[in-house]
Amino acid sequence: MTSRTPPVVLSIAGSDSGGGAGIQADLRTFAALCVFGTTAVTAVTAQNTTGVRRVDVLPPEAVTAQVMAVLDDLPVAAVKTGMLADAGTVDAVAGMAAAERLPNLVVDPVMVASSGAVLASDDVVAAYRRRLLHLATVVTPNVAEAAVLADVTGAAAADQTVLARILGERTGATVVVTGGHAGGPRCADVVWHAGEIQVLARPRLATGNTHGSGCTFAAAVTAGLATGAGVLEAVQAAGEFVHAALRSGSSWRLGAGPGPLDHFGWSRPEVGTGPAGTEA
Ligand SMILES: Nc1ncnc2c1ncn2[C@@H]1O[C@H](COP(=O)(O)OP(=O)(O)OP(=O)(O)O)[C@@H](O)[C@H]1O
Ligand SMILES: Cc1ncc(COP(=O)(O)O)c(N)n1
Repeated sequence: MTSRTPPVVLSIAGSDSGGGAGIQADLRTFAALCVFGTTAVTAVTAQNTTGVRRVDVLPPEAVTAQVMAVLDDLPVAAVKTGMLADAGTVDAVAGMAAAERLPNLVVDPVMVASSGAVLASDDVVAAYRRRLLHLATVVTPNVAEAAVLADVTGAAAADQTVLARILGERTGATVVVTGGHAGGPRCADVVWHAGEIQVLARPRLATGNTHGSGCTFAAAVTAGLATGAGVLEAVQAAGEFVHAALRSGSSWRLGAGPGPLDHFGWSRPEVGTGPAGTEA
């Protein structure tokens, strides 16, 4: 009998007690895409779909210890960062990346939750700019995060192409400025890759259940890189995955606020064999 060992990925991110975003969304995405997820928790949030009630940040040494425990034992093929809640944590991650311990690094610079809660302070932004972004393979800010990182205001702050170009030229990383929060009938993710801009546009889905869409997108890019996809191929496939999970979760009801995505297609009637639940 032959056995198949899955690629291993590592998420360095915060815990969302409500299960929709952060480490929990990452692990669900990894499982759905058949890669083995490991974790280093940076912060514990008391959070649900309506908001963030409390954040307890772990010391950078605790984050480093978790990462090293994983790296010393498991063949990690790609790494994702999510919520890095203080500058010391960004520095610690950047140090490991500079030492070439974090292959295929995807940086999702989480700064504000979709509920509006601020998840990163000014010194974290400065640390991302100075220490981390140029060490990433892919950076996946939404429009607001990209404007903060690029330090632009006015019309440019809403222009995904301008933002992607600024960040791409400054960092050399592939930059995907995601467009979930922009208006219009199409939802465009703008990609800067090796000096070229590409626009990946899909129909905008009418769904309130978007909690964790950014985490899911970045985790799916990470899974793609771990399975050997090229950067643009991984970005394209991640866009398709998050679109399907958003579409599938558009009608289920989990929580009073923006609900999570349906990573496994559980809510689609044609899946048939999904877990028991209540009719929406
Ligand atoms: N209503 C929607 N319809 C189609 N695609 C969407 C929609 N909302 C988000 N997306 C897609 O989800 C992915 C994440 O984008 P988004 O800009 O929402 O990230 P984010 O703001 O970091 O996420 P979050 O809201 O979880 O913080 C992108 O690929 C984006 O195109
Ligand atoms: C621990 C943690 N990490 C990331 C997010 C961002 O995700 P979203 O904007 O979808 O809430 C979050 N809310 N919580």
